[in-house]
Amino acid sequence: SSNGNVLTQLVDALAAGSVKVVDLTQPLGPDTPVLGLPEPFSNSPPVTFETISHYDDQGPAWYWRTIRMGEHTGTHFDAPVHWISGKDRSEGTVDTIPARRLVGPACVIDISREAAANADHLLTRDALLEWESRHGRIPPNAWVLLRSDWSKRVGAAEFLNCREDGPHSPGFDRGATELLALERDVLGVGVETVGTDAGQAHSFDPPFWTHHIMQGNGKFGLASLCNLDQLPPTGAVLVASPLKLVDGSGSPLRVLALVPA
Ligand SMILES: O=C(O)C(=O)c1ccccc1S
Ligand SMILES: [Mn+2]
Repeated sequence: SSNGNVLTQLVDALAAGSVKVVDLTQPLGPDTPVLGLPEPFSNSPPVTFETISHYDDQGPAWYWRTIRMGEHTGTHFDAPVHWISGKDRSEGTVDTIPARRLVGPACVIDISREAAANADHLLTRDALLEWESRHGRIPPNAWVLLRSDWSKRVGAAEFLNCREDGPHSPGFDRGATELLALERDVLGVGVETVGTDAGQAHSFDPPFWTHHIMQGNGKFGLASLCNLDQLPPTGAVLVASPLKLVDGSGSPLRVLALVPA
């Protein structure tokens, strides 16, 4: 092309501000809400930091810390092996996923009005087909991001939204999950809530059907995203690259979206 290759055009567009970088990542620290599974199941610990040195006797000119958290904490990536249905998938751990799969286009489905009216709202197959009638068919290897505005909830209690029968937060119904995994061959699904399944998914059949079907078909998940309201329905490109944890089921990560201004 006239001005170099597509990458030099991207660099020029970033410099000119005609392509923006939108950060889809929540701050990661002791205040990060953590999923609470009921007894007898184990849970992730809260995020803790331990100072190794801070320009002091332990290290006069440097500051560094030890971090402790679960692989599925805050804005994080679900690899196929995270769920038993994906346990034998090749390239199923975060350290074996091909780098090519860590960059991909994003489709954004807005259920923020529905989720505001009903915390247990589930995106249906029909709602997905209606979205496609307006924005075109979801392409293979796309991230499908569910905008619920749940990231705007402040504090763990409001974010996890637990009642006596467990958490109440939106997600995908089974038909939508099957359409995305089996008929659209998506890269994965991303959500603003603590996990890719709806809060009441423990009572679904199969339980946690979005994890079961997505990871079982070698797809990925992104949880606790934010700023999805800054993305267009189509046209953004996501960079979502988990830590290369050996045998990892997932990892906290920085999720960036390249967005046409
Ligand atoms: O992937 C997760 O972090 C997650 O949401 C999850 C983890 C373990 C069990 C149930 C769920 S629902
Ligand atoms: Mn997870």
